[in-house]
Amino acid sequence: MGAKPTVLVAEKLGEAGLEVLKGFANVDCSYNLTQEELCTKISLCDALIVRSGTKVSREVFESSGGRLRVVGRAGHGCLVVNAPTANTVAAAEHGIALLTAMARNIAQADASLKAGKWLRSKYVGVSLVGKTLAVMGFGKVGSEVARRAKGLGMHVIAHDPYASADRARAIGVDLVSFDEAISTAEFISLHMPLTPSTSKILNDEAFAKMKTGARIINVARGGVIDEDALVRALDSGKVAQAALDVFTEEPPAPGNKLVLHERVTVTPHLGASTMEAQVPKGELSSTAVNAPMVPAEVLSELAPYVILAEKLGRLAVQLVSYATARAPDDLDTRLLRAMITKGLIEPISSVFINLVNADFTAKQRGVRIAEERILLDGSPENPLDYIQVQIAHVESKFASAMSDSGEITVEGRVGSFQVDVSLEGSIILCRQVDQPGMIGRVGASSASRMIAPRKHAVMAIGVDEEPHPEALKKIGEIPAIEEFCEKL
Ligand SMILES: NC(=O)c1ccc[n+]([C@@H]2O[C@H](COP(=O)([O-])OP(=O)(O)OC[C@H]3O[C@@H](n4cnc5c(N)ncnc54)[C@H](O)[C@@H]3O)[C@@H](O)[C@H]2O)c1
Ligand SMILES: O=C(O)[C@H](O)COP(=O)(O)O
Repeated sequence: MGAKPTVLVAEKLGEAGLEVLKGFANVDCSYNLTQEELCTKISLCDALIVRSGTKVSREVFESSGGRLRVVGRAGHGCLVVNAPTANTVAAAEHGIALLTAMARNIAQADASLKAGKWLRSKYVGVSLVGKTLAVMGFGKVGSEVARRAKGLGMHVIAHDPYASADRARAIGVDLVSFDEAISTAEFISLHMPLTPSTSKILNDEAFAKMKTGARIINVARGGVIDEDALVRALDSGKVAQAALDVFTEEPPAPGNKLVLHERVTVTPHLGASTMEAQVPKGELSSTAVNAPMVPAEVLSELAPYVILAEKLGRLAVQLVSYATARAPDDLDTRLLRAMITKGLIEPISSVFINLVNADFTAKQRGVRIAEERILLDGSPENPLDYIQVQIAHVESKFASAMSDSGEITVEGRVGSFQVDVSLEGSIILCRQVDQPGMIGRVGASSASRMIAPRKHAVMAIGVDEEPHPEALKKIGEIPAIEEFCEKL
């Protein structure tokens, strides 16, 4: 990079973070750029730092003309500063602040007193002690909220299909089903990522299952709530109050009914906004910048296996076997292990996995990946013949794929290979009654074009883009489809 690199800081960072950058780079702090302005500026920058408000689209990368080397996402694992937990406590504390403020009408009472009123009986609150809090999403933020709520004397339950019961038990929290969580809690706090399966997870149907007078807290992502349904639930009295830090559209449009609602407490996405969460911390950067990097020649040799490793990881892994004719010291598998972790964790989490933070994140989530080599005879010219991953004791989205002992084994090769399904693009797996016309019916339900359909009792369809949730719902509704798995 010649002399000093130029770093574009596109969203507000703490002063201490900026000082660190200024020590070695020309720092351009330009906030609130339009996509067009960002695309123009980016061609003059070596690095870009963003927070949640900036989308670094394909267009931005293309406009960089090859100069951009690093994109740093403050608050997540990234190559500049690896701070995967830096805003966890800040977000958890904000969740608790919203919970307590909502229960005691702090924001409303404050506004009314400032307007010259003294309304002691209007703002009678509700107590927290002994009440049940359902933590929806028991990840980094959710578990910290649970810990703090227990300190307030609340009974805490959690719903998270991917969390370990042991980790929950250690905090004194019971993991329960979605329905049990939302139907038994007086307070429901959302802490899951926004994914196709969590989008609008609190909808009319979910609100109907809640106790009358339930209270909702959201410091996760606005899109996990169907906001129109929440307005209806508030107006009907089903939901007594809500406290929201995040919105489907940010900033919300003027006149947004939730923002203006008397029984809703709102903050403008302040979850991560504490002084402490913005300050770079020495102990965390050691997990990042000092992490061993994979040399360029290893990267290029393993490139074809990288996508395969990620796809295989999406099935969750306990044992990875690399079948190779190479000697152990001639095959560096760290990149592949990182991609398997990425495939495993990213679809269910808000964490962005890369080579730097993969092992750290896997360990943090209690995922242990054992590796072994299957030594093959033959030419060591190709680094790998195949990769096999094996998982045990899990609930599979696609139970037909499991052996009697509850294990799933998947194997993949790169190049001209014999596999039942090519792990490229998105794949829909369906177990069906074997009858004519099924591929057509499933195809008609999918908005994407099909590539290389196969017809078996188990059908795998490669589609050229991630299937739309509506399309998947329609597939699930076809009577002959007994079971299907949305994606690999
Ligand atoms: N308001 C803010 O400023 C702020 C700050 C930090 C994080 N966040 C948001 O908070 C959320 C949680 O962040 P985190 O760092 O704890 O992420 P995390 O990845 O550590 O935890 C998310 C958890 O949600 C679980 N999950 C996935 N799908 C689920 C489902 N369908 N039902 C229930 N649980 C499900 C995952 O298994 C995981 O344990 C994310 O949406 C993140 O973007 C907001
Ligand atoms: O995604 C996140 O880390 C949080 O929502 C915080 O976003 P911010 O860094 O834009 O405040």
